[in-house]
Amino acid sequence: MSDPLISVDSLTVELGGNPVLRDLSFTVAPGEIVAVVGPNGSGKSTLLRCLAGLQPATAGEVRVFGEAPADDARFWGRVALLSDEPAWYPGLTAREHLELMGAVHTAARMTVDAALETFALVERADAAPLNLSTGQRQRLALAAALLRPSSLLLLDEPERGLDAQFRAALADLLDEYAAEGGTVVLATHDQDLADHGRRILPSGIPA
Ligand SMILES: Nc1ncnc2c1ncn2[C@@H]1O[C@H](COP(=O)(O)OP(=O)(O)OP(=O)(O)O)[C@@H](O)[C@H]1O
Repeated sequence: MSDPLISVDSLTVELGGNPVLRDLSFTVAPGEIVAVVGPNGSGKSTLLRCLAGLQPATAGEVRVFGEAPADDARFWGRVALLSDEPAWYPGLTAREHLELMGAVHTAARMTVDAALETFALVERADAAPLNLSTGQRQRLALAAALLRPSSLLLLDEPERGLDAQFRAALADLLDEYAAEGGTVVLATHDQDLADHGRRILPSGIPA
């Protein structure tokens, strides 16, 4: 069996003096889709932030690609994160945001035109993100995350604002990403999306 891509060992995180994650242990194999599920406030976003190296552990250890996640170019060269709404660049259109992503990252996973098509943004490509609908903006954020090359995708509630049709399309996109060897960890309240992965609770136990 291959080494785990993610390994979390006895992770405890306290925020404001309260334990949010307690003694959490689990591993994720390369090519797996893992859905972190659970009620509001159960610690899903906190866990994703730990995997992204954005939230330090109070105790225990997180390893991604065999190392502690580091906020550096090497780590972010392999990891794509979608969490809160990104900061959009004033004056740039939806298409230009994707072009920027394509220009920064060599070996993009898809062309800008393909991304606009896949994320149903062709007709709004020349609009500024803030003039898009909530769901269209979420599709743009997803397009940017999936256009850049990565081998680990961390998605916090990617379903936010998406209609039922696009939620189903997103599930297929995640399956394709995993079929290419990519690994996905998503926090979600969407039952169908969660069904596309192995479900765990923020306590680490299967859901
Ligand atoms: N900076 C903070 N200081 C103190 N407590 C915090 C902080 N950030 C989050 N919390 C608390 O930590 C707990 C876990 O929050 P988290 O955002 O990880 O939950 P979640 O499962 O992602 O919730 P949701 O489904 O609502 O997105 C919550 O009780 C929240 O109020």
